[in-house]
This record gives sequence, structure tokens and C-alpha cells, in this order.
Amino acid sequence: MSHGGMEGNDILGDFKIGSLPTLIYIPDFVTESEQTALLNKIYEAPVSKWKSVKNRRLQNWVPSWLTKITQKVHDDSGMFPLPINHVLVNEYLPDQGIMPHQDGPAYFPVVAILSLGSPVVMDFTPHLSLRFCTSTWTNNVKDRSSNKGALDIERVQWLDNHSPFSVLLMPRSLLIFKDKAYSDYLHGIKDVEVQSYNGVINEVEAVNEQVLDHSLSKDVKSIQRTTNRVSLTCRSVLKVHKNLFKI
Ligand SMILES: O=C(O)CCC(=O)C(=O)O
Ligand SMILES: [Fe+2]
Repeated sequence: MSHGGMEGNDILGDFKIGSLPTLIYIPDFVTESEQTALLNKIYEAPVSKWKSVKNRRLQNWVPSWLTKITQKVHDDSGMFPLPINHVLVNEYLPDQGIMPHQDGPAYFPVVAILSLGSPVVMDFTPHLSLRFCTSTWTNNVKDRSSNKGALDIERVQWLDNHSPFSVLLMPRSLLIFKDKAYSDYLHGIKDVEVQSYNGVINEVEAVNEQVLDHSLSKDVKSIQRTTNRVSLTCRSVLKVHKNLFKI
């Protein structure tokens, strides 16, 4: 794989999945030995570095041993305007997931997720933006009744253009998402040990011998999460200037 931000666009051609702007899935982003080394470092961290939250525990820091990987994510993708300065380490037991959510406004709107350990299916669900509600509230009663039809049509059109979809995240893979995939969808992982990967948008790219090892049977497209999964969510945090709102 090429290095340097200039080559960032190659990634779109080589690793783009689905039809939505923009999802990138890179299998084998790190080697087996890099995965082992990363997991060792993560589990060597003192217990005090872990924070328990509903359904998982996490580490929220960028130690020096992670900079090699964050640099590679930054350089290979060419999609981050700043160095990656925020890494969330999430650990999931086989029956743990994460509620559908949207990543907060503190981040530049692109995220890269490195998956280690057990494979998992991530679901993306369309998320009706607030604009459909706010414009109704701010109109006066007369306008509201005449606009309601237009808003309903807009809402239906929006929903027609947005369908739920899922992505299979294999160990050692990197998922990058931005644009509509970031802004118009929630992402989440179900709290279940057995997950169907039927119809995932990256089946061709992700399904290999290892998936079949995790499958309940060769005929049923389901993976069994037998071990923990650890994910590294890499982001650029924009530092908002303190005086920005004082002007
Ligand atoms: O573990 C994952 O793959 C997702 C984590 C995530 O969505 C987040 O940290 O915001
Ligand atoms: Fe997230």
C-alpha cells in the first residue's frame, strides 16, 4: 500500500464498499504479529486506564506505542486533515455490543476503526436529521399546515434514499467512514454472540476461511463471536478556540 496523503484517493478505488459516500474497508490492515503486539500492549495497560461503561469497557488515550499505527491510518487513508490525536479502545465480550449512535460534533467527520479479535457485524441505520422537525416548529400555524405536505414528501424521499445496511468487520481490518455514512446514519453492534452476515455490503471483501471458522455451519451465514473483540477508533479532535464564540 502506498504512503503519503497524496495517494489517499487510491484507497477510494481499491477499497470502497457499497454505493454510499463514503465507506472504505481494508482487510488485513495489520499483520497477525502486529495484532498480537497491539493486544498485548492494550491488555498490559493498568486497570486504572479502563473505564467501564454500559456493556463494554474502554481506554481513552494515545500512548506512544500507538503512534505507529495511527500514523499509518493517517498516511494510508489521506482522509484526516490533522494527525490522529484521539484513539478510543473498546473491548467487547462476545455478547456485548454498542447502541446505535452517531459520533459527536467534537471530531472531524471521519472515523477509522481498527478491529482486533473476534469478528463482528456493524449495522448502519438511517438517522432522520433534525431539520425535518425544526422547520415545522418554527413555522406559524398557517404555514405549518401548508408546509406539512412538503415536509412529509421530503421525509419520504429522504427515507427512500437511505436504507439500513451492515458491514462485517474482520479482525485486523480497517473500516473508514465519512460523508453521508457518517452524518446520515447511526452505527451500532448488536449485543449478541451469534450474528448474521447475510447481505453485508462487503461480503466479497471480508468473507474468507476465517469467517467460515466462525460460522455455525457452512450453509448459514452467521458468525459466532467466541472471543473478545477489541476495536481502536481513531479520530482527529478539532480543538475549538476558546474565544470563538466571544466575537
Ligand atoms: O467498536 C466499534 O467498532 C465501534 C466503536 C464506536 O462506534 C465508537 O467508539 O464510537
Ligand atoms: Fe461510534
